[in-house]
Amino acid sequence: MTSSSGFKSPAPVLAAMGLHSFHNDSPPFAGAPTFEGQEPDAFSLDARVMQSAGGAPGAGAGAIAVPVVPVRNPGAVDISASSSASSQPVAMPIAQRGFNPQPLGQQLPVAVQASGRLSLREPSVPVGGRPGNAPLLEAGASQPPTPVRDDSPPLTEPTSTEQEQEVPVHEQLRELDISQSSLANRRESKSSSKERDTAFDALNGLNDGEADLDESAPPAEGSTEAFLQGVQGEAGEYRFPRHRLRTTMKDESKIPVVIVACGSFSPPTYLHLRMFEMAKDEIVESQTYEIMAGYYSPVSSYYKKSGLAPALHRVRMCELAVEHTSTWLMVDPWEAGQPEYKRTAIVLDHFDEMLNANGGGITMSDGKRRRYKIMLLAGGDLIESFGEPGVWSEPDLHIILGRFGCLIVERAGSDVWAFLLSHDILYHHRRNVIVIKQLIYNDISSTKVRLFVRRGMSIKYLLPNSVIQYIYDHKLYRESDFRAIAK
Ligand SMILES: Nc1ncnc2c1ncn2[C@@H]1O[C@H](COP(=O)(O)OP(=O)(O)OP(=O)(O)O)[C@@H](O)[C@H]1O
Ligand SMILES: O=C(O)c1ccc[n+]([C@@H]2O[C@H](COP(=O)([O-])O)[C@@H](O)[C@H]2O)c1
Repeated sequence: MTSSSGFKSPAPVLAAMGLHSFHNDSPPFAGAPTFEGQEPDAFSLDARVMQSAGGAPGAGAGAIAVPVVPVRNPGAVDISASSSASSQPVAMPIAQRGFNPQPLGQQLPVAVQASGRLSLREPSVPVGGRPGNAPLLEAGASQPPTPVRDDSPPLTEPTSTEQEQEVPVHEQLRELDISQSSLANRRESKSSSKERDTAFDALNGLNDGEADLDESAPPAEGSTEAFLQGVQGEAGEYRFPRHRLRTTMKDESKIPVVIVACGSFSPPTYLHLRMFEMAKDEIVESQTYEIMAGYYSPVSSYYKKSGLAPALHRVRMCELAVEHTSTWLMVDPWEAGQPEYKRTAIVLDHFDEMLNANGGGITMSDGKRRRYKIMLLAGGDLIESFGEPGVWSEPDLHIILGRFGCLIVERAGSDVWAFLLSHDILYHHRRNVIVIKQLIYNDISSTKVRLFVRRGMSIKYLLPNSVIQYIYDHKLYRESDFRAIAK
């Protein structure tokens, strides 16, 4: 089957497997309670708004709203148990997320699609989940400055009534349109037309069975290394990677989407690469969105998670992972290069600025401009941490899920569907959330890869050879995670 975009849809295969029946014709999930109480009037990246909205739990009077650098446990193999002995800030264990799927009775798993509909699904794997998380109190963590943009949409949320209504695609497209007047202000922007005018089509051949090798893809310009090393002058200037970003659409009736994965990627594995491919299949299948690019945004070294290699190495490993394996994935070093931890809402706002404000969005065939929709790609475990007290701020969750959007890759051992029903904010924004079923479970764990390296075991076929080589060349992960973070 070939879609109007020219892509061959995987639908027949999936249908033959008895999956994806939920896409088009399942009944809307209506009438359920939506967000109740505590919903701030406006959602902002500004710490002061968060404070007025309640701030992060545990923030004392006069404290900045989100003083916690949230770090979750690294996974099943906990090799950071002795971190309380570290000279670093002490990891304060927080209660395991209180959600227990059992009370949901029959546990009717629900699929959330771009159409905004939920439908019953075959039961997913039993809930196990990862151990509770342990945010580290970062004494000196300062609040990132509020990004100032002249053209960004106001950081306000639609009313609950608006949220409940299904937003037709054409309405969403209108929201994405960038006004001509604001564009005029941008003509002098840094982004040159040369940057946006590339003959290379990153997604050509996607979903038609062709290998997605990047032999023909343009290499990244400039050196992220110099930026991350803080080299002064032009050499060390930050450049947003655009070399694989599509700037025109194949099917303008769709919503152009850029996928952003935030995480540690210490190291990046085939699981992290597969996440994007799973998301791509789901998006192509939905017929609502068109993928314009995918980005890794490795977290900075200020995210005090055990096992975190220095940011420079993690960025380079992500670059190596995509360099010869993908035509549409890139690595943005901005977050990794920041002098302090940046919350995910701030990181997504940075992408919005690069793509839609400075970048000017996408040029349509009639000459108008349209915004890229930015969606966060995350695993089920990360999403379930939304429910862990003190890890995410509520206003941030409204920004991430409401203003942007989320693609959630189901994870073996976690029940995303049930969590979505249980979490008020997630449920409130469910129309902006796409849950992706893993048709082939992949649970490659970075924590275990690090452990294998330390134990001298093979990590081949768990991550690209280029990344393996890099790990050995730079003698990464030879020490226990605890000792590495203590340095
Ligand atoms: N098995 C998995 N299934 C689905 N998503 C996953 C899986 N493992 C990791 N992810 C997702 O990959 C993204 C990046 O993960 P990150 O590198 O921060 O942690 P991790 O892969 O769990 O590594 P670590 O073992 O170091 O904690 C997150 O969104 C996370 O939820
Ligand atoms: O923005 C937040 O408040 C926030 C809270 C918890 C985690 N995150 C992000 O989630 C990503 C993965 O976290 P982790 O602990 O699963 O490696 C990483 O990019 C963090 O910056 C972000």
